[in-house]
Amino acid sequence: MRQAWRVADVRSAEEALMAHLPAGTLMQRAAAGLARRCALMLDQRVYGAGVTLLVGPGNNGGDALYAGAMLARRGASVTAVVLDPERVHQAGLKALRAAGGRAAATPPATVDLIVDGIVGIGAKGGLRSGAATALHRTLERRGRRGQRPVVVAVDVPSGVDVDTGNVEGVAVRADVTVTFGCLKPAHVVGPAAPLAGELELVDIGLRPWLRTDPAILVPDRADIARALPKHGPGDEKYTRGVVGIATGSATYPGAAILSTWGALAGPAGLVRYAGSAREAVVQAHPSVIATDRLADAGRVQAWVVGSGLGTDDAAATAVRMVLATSLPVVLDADALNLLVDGAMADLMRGRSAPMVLTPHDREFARLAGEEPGADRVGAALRLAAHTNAVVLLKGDRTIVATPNGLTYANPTGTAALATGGTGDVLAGLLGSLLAGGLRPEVAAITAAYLHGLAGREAARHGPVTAPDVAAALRPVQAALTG
Ligand SMILES: NC(=O)C1=CN([C@@H]2O[C@H](COP(=O)(O)OP(=O)(O)OC[C@H]3O[C@@H](n4cnc5c(N)ncnc54)[C@H](O)[C@@H]3O)[C@@H](O)[C@H]2O)[C@@H](O)CC1
Ligand SMILES: [K+]
Repeated sequence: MRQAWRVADVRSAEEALMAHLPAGTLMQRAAAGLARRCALMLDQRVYGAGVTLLVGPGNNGGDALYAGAMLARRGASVTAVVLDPERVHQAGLKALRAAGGRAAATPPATVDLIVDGIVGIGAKGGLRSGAATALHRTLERRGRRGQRPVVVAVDVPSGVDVDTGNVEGVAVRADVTVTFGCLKPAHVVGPAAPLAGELELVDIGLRPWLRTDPAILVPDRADIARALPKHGPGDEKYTRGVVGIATGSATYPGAAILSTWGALAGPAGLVRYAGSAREAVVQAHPSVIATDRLADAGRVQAWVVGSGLGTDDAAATAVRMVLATSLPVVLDADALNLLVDGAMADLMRGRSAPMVLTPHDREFARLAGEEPGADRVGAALRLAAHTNAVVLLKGDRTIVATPNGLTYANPTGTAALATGGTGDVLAGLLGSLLAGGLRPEVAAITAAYLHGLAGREAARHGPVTAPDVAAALRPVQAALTG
């Protein structure tokens, strides 16, 4: 599991570590890691390469200057565009000059590599106008072979809000971000996350000094493979868990078919369907046991309720019945809209069995009374605490927040999933994982991860539809656990 810490925690850890080291050691470690990655981005053809450093007023600029000095010593032509000459890291600038680099007001004609040392964890707000102008001007330059310059961000892409991953105004879009000591929230959540490009974490010895809990957990393939239930020869359909699906309607049978499809792709041994799309579901998925009424559904270990259900009295009854059980429940789409009703909220608060809400931004706003806003993690945590449910807030980097303050971010998101019906597939899969016995937050992040992988897999073959995503769920799990 990768972990991200907030700026205040990074600062405390850095202070504690620095007290044990000669001055400047950390910056040297950071710069060495940064220079190594820059050389890699130049295919090790450092000699004669045009490197432009965008240098802000703080230590982030210092990192860039020292790394620039290391590259200059290897024969690169290094130019520092210093944005605030009065506050520039003087020792760093001296080191760059001593190594043969130079400072200039504007970028040179040839730029193979841009090092973004404008701001790091000391940043406030989007890039200021001088920095934005220098950035745009440098981005217009071309490299030795006429190619677009590669952009390496120091610590974080400048212009992002480091603690929330929000982006207001101009920010750097990096090919690679070389970060130090630990990941920060902007690397893994919000619109900032994709701006970081590929992440490289340089060990500067900080980890043992990070004494607080990380703000965000990010699973990798191994975590997800471990979380998935393993089936053995002793298993049969009931021991693997039975998931109940109460979604869709005669008017919207598609939602029922898709959520059932998602459920069939999960670990549960049996899928039951209850609702007015019964005939369509059985036709699409003959292995599903279907009834018209929820009361006749039979035993299940988890329920999925919501999508395509509508918001009429019958839908409200279905949500109430499911909430009245002592089983884990996924509440999706229409069910979320029904929850806005105060009586439903009381029902939820009274439950001890797990619940997972799966809102997108508009559903979130209706439920919480406000948009997720700039701090998506904070907003998801507040809604989770308020509803006593795990909240899976959909987005490019889907967030899973628990009532007791844990946050996960999904790294596999893809724009390919932004198409009708994929949410239904996700809800079904999530229900299947709950029925399979996973803790709700683990089920939620696992579902988001697999769903993202399936979206990416489906996108390899052209434009993606929800059935493509559902169909890709099994192969991506096989590849993961195989
Ligand atoms: N503290 C440490 O021990 C280490 C820090 N390192 C580097 O130091 C960085 C933090 O350095 P600083 O604390 O000096 O802070 P920064 O270098 O991030 O920012 C410094 C200054 O930039 C200005 N600024 C803020 N927002 C701006 C904006 N939007 N546009 C333009 N200017 C803005 C402010 O005047 C601020 O004080 C880290 O990100 C990392 O790169 C590394 O050298 C590793 C060790
Ligand atoms: K930066």
